[in-house]
Amino acid sequence: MSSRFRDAPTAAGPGRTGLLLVNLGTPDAPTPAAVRRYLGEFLSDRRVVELPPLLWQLLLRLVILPVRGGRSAANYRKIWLREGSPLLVYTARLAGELQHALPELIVRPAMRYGTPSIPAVLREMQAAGMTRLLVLPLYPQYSASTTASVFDAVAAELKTWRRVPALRLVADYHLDTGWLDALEARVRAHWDLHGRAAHLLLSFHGIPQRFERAGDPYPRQCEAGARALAQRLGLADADWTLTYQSRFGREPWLEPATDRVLDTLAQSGIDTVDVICPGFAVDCLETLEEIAMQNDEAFRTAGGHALRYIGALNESAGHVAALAGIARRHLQGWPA
Ligand SMILES: C=CC1=C(C)c2cc3[nH]c(cc4nc(cc5[nH]c(cc1n2)c(C)c5CCC(=O)O)C(CCC(=O)O)=C4C)c(C)c3C=C
Ligand SMILES: [Fe+2]
Ligand SMILES: [Fe+2]
Repeated sequence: MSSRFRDAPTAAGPGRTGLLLVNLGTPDAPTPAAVRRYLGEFLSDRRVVELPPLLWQLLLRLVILPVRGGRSAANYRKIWLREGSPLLVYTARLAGELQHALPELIVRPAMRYGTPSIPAVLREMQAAGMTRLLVLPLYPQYSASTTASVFDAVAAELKTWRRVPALRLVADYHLDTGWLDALEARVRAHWDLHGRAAHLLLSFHGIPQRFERAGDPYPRQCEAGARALAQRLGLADADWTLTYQSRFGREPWLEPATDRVLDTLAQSGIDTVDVICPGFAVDCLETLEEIAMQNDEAFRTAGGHALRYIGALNESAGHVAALAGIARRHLQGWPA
């Protein structure tokens, strides 16, 4: 009789510990068809869009994907690397560096939407002898739309296994000392090279205000992390602003919006702004295109002189050290 559960490899000994780094996901190519495929999967996740599913699917398939596919593909083409989409390329490099830092673990990158998928990567880790699993979503701040969605996908795959691994999840790391050290060093290195701009913007991806009212801790975690970073940098309240970017759809999202604050700053005579996006572990469409291209152009059109985007932590040594520290702490009590 065939089993409804995935066979466990017959391994002797205690098995190995896996570290799964999960990021959002990205299209496989900067083409309208690949973008529609990716956005179709992403925006069908009910953790991301909490609307009546039938109505939403009609709107998504008939209006949003046809319109957005081409426009978004053109934006991806502006930032595409020889090796692929920045989000995937930098996440894979980061996982490679973490594997060097933590040679005793099986470290793998996966994407919540698109490829390499969470099920495919988990199966490969199982084949390599994994019996304990630490899931590290690359989202410093917890949101149901990101962190919980990673949990859903991991749980859905493990539900089909005969022998499930011992399991832990890093729910957030928004006040982790090592992570704040890495961000602080990133800003200071930028200042050493370019001098300080008149203002520092800390721009985070937004979510609908409805999610916050329902108890999502995301905005509080963004605020606490931003304040901790500003304090470490010795900034007065008037010298920095927390904003939210990447608004989608018509309902109200978290405020203040990055583009509107940039407009106000330009009009009030602030000519240079440094922008850092601490919620994005690696650079992607939302930082490289939306901030460093679109918002830069809008800022200069509104009278500003220069928007200087401070790149994400990506595969930097400080980022690797921070994530290795977070992993080690969460692995305590498991066999080395
Ligand atoms: C529809 C609602 C959306 C919610 C809620 C949302 C939350 C959210 N997203 C990120 C991180 C990323 N989002 C990215 C792109 C992106 N996000 C949405 C929508 C929601 N995000 C859309 C429609 C898009 C695509 C934009 C486009 O095609 O123009 C990305 C970049 C992906 C890439 O390939 O580079 C990231 C990363 C977080 C952290 C978050 C909640 C806190
Ligand atoms: Fe998003
Ligand atoms: Fe965007």
